[in-house]
Amino acid sequence: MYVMNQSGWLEVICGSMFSGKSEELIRRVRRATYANQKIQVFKPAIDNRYDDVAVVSHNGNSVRAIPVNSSAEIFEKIESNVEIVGIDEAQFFDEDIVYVAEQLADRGIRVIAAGLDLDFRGEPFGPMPELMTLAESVTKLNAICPICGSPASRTQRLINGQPASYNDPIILVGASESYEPRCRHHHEVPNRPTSAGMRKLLNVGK
Ligand SMILES: Nc1ncnc2c1ncn2[C@@H]1O[C@H](COP(=O)(O)OP(=O)(O)O)[C@@H](O)[C@H]1O
Ligand SMILES: Cc1cn([C@H]2C[C@H](O)[C@@H](COP(=O)(O)O)O2)c(=O)[nH]c1=O
Ligand SMILES: [Zn+2]
Repeated sequence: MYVMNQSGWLEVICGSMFSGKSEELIRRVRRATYANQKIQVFKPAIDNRYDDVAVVSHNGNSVRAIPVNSSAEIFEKIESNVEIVGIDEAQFFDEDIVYVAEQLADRGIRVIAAGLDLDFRGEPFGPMPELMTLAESVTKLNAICPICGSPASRTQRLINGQPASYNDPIILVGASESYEPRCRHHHEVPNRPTSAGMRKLLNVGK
């Protein structure tokens, strides 16, 4: 019989906004509470949309969370004998979140990090690519595109109902007043610069 004798690994839950990342994080954390496991959940303090001290999903489920201002603060606040560490909105953390997640997993903790894989431009968001690469398990979720009903892998930022420009700042905390999920075909990013690779493909000058 195969026996798991090593605990400690990294699970990443990623996808667009409204794809169910927070719901899935809450589900995994709740299941662990039934097993009487010791859990701590962290979130970046800047994400105070629904609650300062809870991870709250868009449909109202919640679990208590400790707000922190940096990855290092997670380290400082880890209690003894913790078995599971949840991290929501992982895209907002500084690059040290990768080291923190790895260290915790190496010490035998099950780390569950949820975050946006792509920003509103449709480009990799902060430390998420590295977390996804190092993780033992990656769950990629889709929402539903409200334009066509297809799986939505992207997040559309809307300013006064219009697609936000590529030149907008990356960070803008918000919910349905500023964002909706979209499939790749209905995701619009005005003023996106043409990449060198695309210029080569199209055989056009710089
Ligand atoms: N277009 C949509 N597609 C899917 N779910 C949506 C959509 N709009 C709103 N929702 C709601 O969002 C919930 C997921 O919320 P949440 O877990 O907070 O997502 P995330 O953390 O990925 O932003 C869904 O269960 C559903 O109730
Ligand atoms: C796409 C995008 C999102 N944000 C912000 C908006 C929300 O505050 C969070 C994502 O929350 P969710 O749990 O995934 O619904 O991120 C941002 O700052 N920049 C972006 O490009
Ligand atoms: Zn669509």
